[in-house]
Parts: sequence; structure tokens; C-alpha cells
Amino acid sequence: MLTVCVTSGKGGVGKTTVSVNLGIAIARAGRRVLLLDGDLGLANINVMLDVRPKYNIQDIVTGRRTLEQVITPTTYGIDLLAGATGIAELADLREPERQSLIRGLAGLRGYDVLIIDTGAGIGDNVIRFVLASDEILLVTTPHPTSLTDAYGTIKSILANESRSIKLIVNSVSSIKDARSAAERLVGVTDKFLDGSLECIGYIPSDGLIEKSIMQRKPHIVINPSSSSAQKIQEIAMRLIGKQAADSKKGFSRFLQRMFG
Ligand SMILES: Nc1ncnc2c1ncn2[C@@H]1O[C@H](COP(=O)(O)OP(=O)(O)OP(=O)(O)O)[C@@H](O)[C@H]1O
Repeated sequence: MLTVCVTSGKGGVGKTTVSVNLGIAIARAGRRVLLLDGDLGLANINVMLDVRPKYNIQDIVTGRRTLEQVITPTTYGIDLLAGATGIAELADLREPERQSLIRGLAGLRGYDVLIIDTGAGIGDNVIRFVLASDEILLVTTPHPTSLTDAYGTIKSILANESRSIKLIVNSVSSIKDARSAAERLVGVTDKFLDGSLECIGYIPSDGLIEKSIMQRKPHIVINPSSSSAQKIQEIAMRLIGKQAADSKKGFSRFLQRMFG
């Protein structure tokens, strides 16, 4: 299983939009996808996928529910694991709870890709989820404050481990806009930090994305021919391009890195 963490420096830059639509694009390419909602603003994913999860990951921690009971299927080929009060707390659990979470998650079978939508900004505990993942996707917009916060996030990640981070520039008004934002971030990362940043795509600013939320249907499902949906599709293909369809190893590696 490939574990992918979607994170951002600033809130509201499109992290959840990317996680949900990317997940659906990957599922449509024939992979089984589980989306872990680690964002505190839980309502977003629920609205985008039009589901109301009855239970969340906290129910696994307490042992009240099994993994099967907690996972909410959607009609879009991806399943959802709701993240309670945010995954930050999950990284901070005491030993017995930690063990019960590991036992619960270890039973996770049959998924090819796990996408984790983290909260914005990187606290000490969220960073463990980020570092435990095979792929780190950092979402930013070209807005200067978003770029500054994105750089702060890159810095925190790379201060812990020299990694390769993948950048998505969202809500761009032109390719030029996207390029200059990506070049700036890649440039400063190369120059000042130990690790690497690679831009794997951009997504145009598109009013249909907001409208799809009103319609409670994923953008990529109802507007597949829009250029923003196609860009998300391309990013999905780049992401899973070289990944073998099924590897159980990936997830145990994730749990090992996450919880020791
Ligand atoms: N490419 C885009 N074009 C236009 N609007 C967009 C685009 N991407 C996201 N949005 C809009 O921006 C808003 C924030 O998006 P989203 O909830 O995905 O961000 P987030 O980073 O997950 O936010 P939070 O930090 O609150 O979790 C939403 O209303 C969404 O519709």
C-alpha cells in the first residue's frame, strides 16, 4: 500500500479538495483507496462526499468498534476513515491506546493507496504522520502568504529528515502564475534546505469546484472535462505511475515509522 500525506502550510488552500478528488481519480484507475480524514474541519470531506460517518478512528482507539464498522464506503470508489478530533491527537496517545490503534489499523487489508488529509500547518505530532508516509504532497496557492507558509512547512519537514516532497500549486490563474510560484519554492528549497521539492502539477482556479461542494458531489465526478479536473487526473497518474498495484509491506512500514 502506498501511503500519501496531503498537507499544507496555510489553511483553506485546497488540501481537502485535492485529497478527495485525487483519491477518486486514483480509484478510477483501478486502485482501492482509503481516505483518512485527519483534518479538524471534518465537515468538509463529509460534504464533498455526501456521507455522514457514524464512527471515527477514536472508536478504534477505545476498542468500541472494529475497523470494518468505522470505515464508511462512498459511491465514488473510495472509502473514508473519519479522523475524530484530528490526527494530531492520535500521534500523542498513551501506550495502551496506541497499541489498540496499531492493532486496529494493522487489520487494514485490501487497499492499494491510503491518502491522509492532515490539518493545515505542521505541529510536532502531525509531522509524524507526514514523515511516516511514502509520499508527501504539499498544497499551496500562488498567494504570497500561502507560499511563505508552505516554505515554513517544507522547512519543518526537512529539518527532521531529508526527504523528497511533491508540490501542488492550486487555484492558479495561469500557467505562468503556477510556474513562478513553483520555481520560487523549489529554488529556495534547493538553495537553503537539505532535501528536495518537485512540482507534480498545478490546478487552475475554477468556480465549478466551489459549486460542486454546494451540490455535494465531487468535482471530478460531475465536471470531468473541466481543465481543473483533468489536471487533478494527471497528478493522480503521476503519483501512482510507478507504484506496484498491491504491496502489503508499505502499510506495515507506515505503522512502524509512525508508532515505532
Ligand atoms: N482550484 C480551485 N479553484 C477554486 N476554488 C477552489 C479550488 N480549490 C479549492 N477551492 C475552494 O477553496 C475552499 C477551501 O478548499 P479546501 O476545503 O479544499 O481547503 P483546505 O486546505 O482543505 O482547507 P482547511 O484548511 O480548512 O482544511 C473551498 O471552498 C474550495 O471549494
